Amino acid sequence: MTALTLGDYENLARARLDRLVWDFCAGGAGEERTLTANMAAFDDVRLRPTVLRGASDPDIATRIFGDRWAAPLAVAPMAFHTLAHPDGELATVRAATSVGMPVVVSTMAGRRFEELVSAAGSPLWLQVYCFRDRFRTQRLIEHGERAGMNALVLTVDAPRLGRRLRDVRNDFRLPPGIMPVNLDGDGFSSPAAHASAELDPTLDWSVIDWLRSISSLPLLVKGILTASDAERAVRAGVDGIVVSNHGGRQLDGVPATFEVLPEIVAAVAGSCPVLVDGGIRRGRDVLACLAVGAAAVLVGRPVLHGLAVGGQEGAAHVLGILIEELTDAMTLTGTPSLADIHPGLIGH
Ligand SMILES: Cc1cc2nc3c(=O)[nH]c(=O)nc-3n(C[C@H](O)[C@H](O)[C@H](O)COP(=O)(O)O)c2cc1C
Ligand SMILES: CCCCCCC(=O)C(=O)O
Repeated sequence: MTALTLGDYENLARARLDRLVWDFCAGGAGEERTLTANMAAFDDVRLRPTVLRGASDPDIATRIFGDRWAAPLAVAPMAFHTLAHPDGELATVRAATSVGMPVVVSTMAGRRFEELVSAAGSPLWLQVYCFRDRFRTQRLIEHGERAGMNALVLTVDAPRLGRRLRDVRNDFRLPPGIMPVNLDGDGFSSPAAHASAELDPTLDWSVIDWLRSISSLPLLVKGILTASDAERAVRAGVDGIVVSNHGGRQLDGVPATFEVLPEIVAAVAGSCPVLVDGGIRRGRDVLACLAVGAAAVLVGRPVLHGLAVGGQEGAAHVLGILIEELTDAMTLTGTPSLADIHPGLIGH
């Protein structure tokens, strides 16, 4: 079968990956209501095209923190791309570079920061998990900064890992050789045990000042779901916000990200870029997020599907499909540039 959509890639990847690895990547917390809701929110969107607008060749390039992105799209931080393909994040970074897209590299990446930065032609941001041991976190950030990462993305929705029932039932352990190679001295094979032993469950807003004291990189917070937290983040002086429910993997029952995106964009009122992730599987989903005010979107699991199916080439094809579908949706809604995207494109 020739894969034409991200859904095709998902089906192919499911057939290739070990079932326990598949469950770890695909699964969500609890009954997976939020996981399902993320995608359902986009299914309910109806676009309202305008005609005769001469939008045959839409300009989809954008700038974030002064860097040019070929499209308002980046790869979301995900642990252990090496679960999907032995080249792991190296293949992802090469794939993203081939289409001019940034990658947010997880604290739990399976390949070294240095090799990722040398392979990258687009920005790389470092996702940060804050550990109970602050010096460990500091070493991670200094390592990322030294290697050449361009921004920090602090994940704020994971004082502990969500209750992922598939992994509990499977007693999921990382296969031999899969490890967070940028962290010193780690002997864990269970992500859940690792998280409960090491993530700082007492984290509060003072962490922003602490991060500012150790790094001058732009700082985003990932995992915001309410207007009041978005306002709090702006007051704390962050450079960007990622509206995220961790792909439905943390607290089941929280809203779909697309549902809360408008209220967060309104609360932030242009103070900093608002990005969003969760359930984005088509170019028109990207368009919908931009229409309600997102500066860009992050794509998670589909990248792992591309890797599982065809390594670097598969991941590049997945990202290329999204770009092509976004361009197509813009042409067909009569939207010649990103600046022409507006909330009126969405109907109910
Ligand atoms: C296998 C997997 C690993 C993930 N690891 C991380 C991580 O290390 N740090 C993080 O902030 N988010 C992590 N996430 C959450 C993603 O960054 C993102 O929020 C989510 O996957 C977006 O939803 P989508 O997969 O529906 O696109 C992970 C998600 C998956 C599926
Ligand atoms: C401290 C170990 C956490 C690894 C889990 C990665 C992750 O965020 C996920 O959603 O899975």
